[in-house]
Amino acid sequence: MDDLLSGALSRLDEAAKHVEVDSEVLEKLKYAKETLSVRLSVRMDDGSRRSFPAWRCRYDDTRGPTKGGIRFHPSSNVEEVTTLAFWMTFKCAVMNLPYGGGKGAVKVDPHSLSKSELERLSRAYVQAFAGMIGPDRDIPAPDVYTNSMIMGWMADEYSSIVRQPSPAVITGKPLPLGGSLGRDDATARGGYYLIKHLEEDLRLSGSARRVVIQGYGNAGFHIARLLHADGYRIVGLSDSRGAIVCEDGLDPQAVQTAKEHGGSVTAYTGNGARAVTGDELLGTPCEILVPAALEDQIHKGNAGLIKARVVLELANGPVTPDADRILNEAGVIVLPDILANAGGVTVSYFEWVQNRQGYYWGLDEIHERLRVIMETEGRRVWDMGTTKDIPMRTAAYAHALERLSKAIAAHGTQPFFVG
Ligand SMILES: NC(=O)c1ccc[n+]([C@@H]2O[C@H](COP(=O)([O-])OP(=O)(O)OC[C@H]3O[C@@H](n4cnc5c(N)ncnc54)[C@H](O)[C@@H]3O)[C@@H](O)[C@H]2O)c1
Repeated sequence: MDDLLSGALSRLDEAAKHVEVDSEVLEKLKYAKETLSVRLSVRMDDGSRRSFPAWRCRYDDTRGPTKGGIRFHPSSNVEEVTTLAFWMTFKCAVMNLPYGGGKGAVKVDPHSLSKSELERLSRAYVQAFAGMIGPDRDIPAPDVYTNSMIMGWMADEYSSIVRQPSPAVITGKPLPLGGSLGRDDATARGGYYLIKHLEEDLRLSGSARRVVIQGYGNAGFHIARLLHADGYRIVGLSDSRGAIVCEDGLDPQAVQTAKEHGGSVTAYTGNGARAVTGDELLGTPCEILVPAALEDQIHKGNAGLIKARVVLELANGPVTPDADRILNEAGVIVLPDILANAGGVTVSYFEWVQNRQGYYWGLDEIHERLRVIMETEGRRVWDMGTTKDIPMRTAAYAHALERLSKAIAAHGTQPFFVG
């Protein structure tokens, strides 16, 4: 996992070559501001007690309160939490959200817990970190294996501790507890608005609009649905159990229904769809490839197979630095995670704003606000990438770094004090 953090920091160094940035700024961004490690002691249903390692990292708060999810996963560790918090710092800066970056985790297999054990664990997390989180300090959200129900318990626990309703402490809550409309498909919708806005630049017109999607969960299903409704042809899909291709195009809802009944996308056999391996899926000719599964899925062993013109990273960290180089050399345009999947954190930001103002927006208003932000920041990254002739990932980091740098400099760096 040290590799994960050094990989993330190498992207910072690369971006720094393309913008004017004080060395003090880079030094500051290389280290997390604050990380707390605890053990959560939780009573199990059988009366025994178990303890679970847990962390919360506030990586950088120069631009505002830190923001980032909490994951419950058996392989979570402090390096992973730190790296994810670093990514959140840059993602919020790319989107110009008034936030820094944070992240949290519990090392646990949540599927091994009963619902009431899960609730006690979630409440124990908030008890341990209540001094660190807060609506103006650090605002968690769901991540891998945490969901709106867990966010509801956490918001409730925090409100009991501070003795007043405090919905803005956490986003991704259920609607009746102050959640926002539009959060369900926000990540995919943000990616969709980005593609639509850049359609001409990416030469995605006419009949050349084939799409392959790796991972068919929340992000994968919704991007399939949105692109299909817009006339794109979904020619390949996969999940953890297998992959299917269909040159004539797949109907996302029909595949979803087959998956619900058969447990995998491979249960869908309509319209001439056939099962293929994961490598065959990646090698399927298409205009857009959407990684929407897990990190590190596209690596130096399979990046050379890709025949897409554009990669839309809805997953976090799906392309390793080695694979990035292979794709760049092949002329594949990678729209990077910190921009392409930032629709999720952007609608989380809308949830926080609505909680604080106590006035809630309709769905159309949320979609419109999301579209404007995706287009504005997508255009800035695109222009920087094309003007400086650098990969879009480097451009996105450079764009974020410029914003972070100005904010850090506004607090005073050495030139200010000696000049
Ligand atoms: N949901 C969000 O709002 C959001 C926001 C930002 C980033 N992301 C990122 O998007 C990715 C997917 O998130 P999600 O919420 O859709 O998760 P999810 O759990 O709903 O779906 C993940 C999907 O990936 C599939 N999968 C797992 N391993 C695979 C493999 N090796 N090959 C092919 N498919 C595989 C699973 O079967 C599942 O269909 C993650 O990287 C997540 O961090 C999600």
